[in-house]
Amino acid sequence: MRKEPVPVVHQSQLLTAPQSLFVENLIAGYADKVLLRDFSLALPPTPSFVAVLGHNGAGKTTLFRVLTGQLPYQGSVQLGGPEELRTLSGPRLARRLGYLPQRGSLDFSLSVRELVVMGRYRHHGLFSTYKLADYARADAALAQVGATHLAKQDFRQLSGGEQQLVWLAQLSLQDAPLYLLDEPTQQLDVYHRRRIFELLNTWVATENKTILCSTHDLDSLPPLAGYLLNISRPRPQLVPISLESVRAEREFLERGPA
Ligand SMILES: Nc1ncnc2c1ncn2[C@@H]1O[C@H](COP(=O)(O)OP(=O)(O)OP(=O)(O)O)[C@@H](O)[C@H]1O
Repeated sequence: MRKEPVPVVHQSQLLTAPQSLFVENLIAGYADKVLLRDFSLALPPTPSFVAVLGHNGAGKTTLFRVLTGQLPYQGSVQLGGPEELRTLSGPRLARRLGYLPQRGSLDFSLSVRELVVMGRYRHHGLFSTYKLADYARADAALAQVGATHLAKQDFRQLSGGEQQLVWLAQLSLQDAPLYLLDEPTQQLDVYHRRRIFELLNTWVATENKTILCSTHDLDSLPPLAGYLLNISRPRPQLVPISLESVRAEREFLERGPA
């Protein structure tokens, strides 16, 4: 059984680690509901995959909304550098972080290929003219997620699962060191779920990404390298992924919310 050491991270390592995330005593939530209380997390400065687990409503999306600068917070968050997250915005934040929200939609007609190439917007602006090299990357990204055959179709006419693959392809073009994905396999069949988790592991191993991925799909996790982070636990901690640790978190979640 593969075992990874639980990471020991020193805050000083953040100065040189674009994939790092350091959260200390975070308090966040909504007017009538504090969801994250005294939440702390230190990601290793090396590229890593982290599966974020928790009951419905535990606060996984809320955590991602904090980390993407959409929700105010108390405490300290440093992401890919020593500056406090609340001082970063716009392009400075986008350079450090790519985000795939749970549900993406599109209000206008656009081909899949055009939508994917927009992942390069940080380099060109959203509706600028993209270059051949950008389209080559879009085609490669579609091939990576197994969606080449969808390239010319109108995005809005795809199934939910097909749309999910396309958003993943677009995300991969953003070139950020840290990606947050909110239940990316939610609508996928068993084949595509496994394939996407393998792809995320590949992004970590070969493209030096750190990936935080919220999921309820515990069955897909054991073959992966990385960590579990169960935010339903009173003190969420990184636990190396293994058959045993996935089983333990499943048993904990099966007992229901506290
Ligand atoms: N804008 C908001 N105002 C008030 N409450 C909110 C708001 N957005 C979310 N909530 C509540 O916060 C709680 C946590 O929501 P969140 O989406 O973070 O949960 P989650 O862990 O991602 O759940 P799931 O597994 O169901 O996706 C939920 O009870 C939700 O109703």
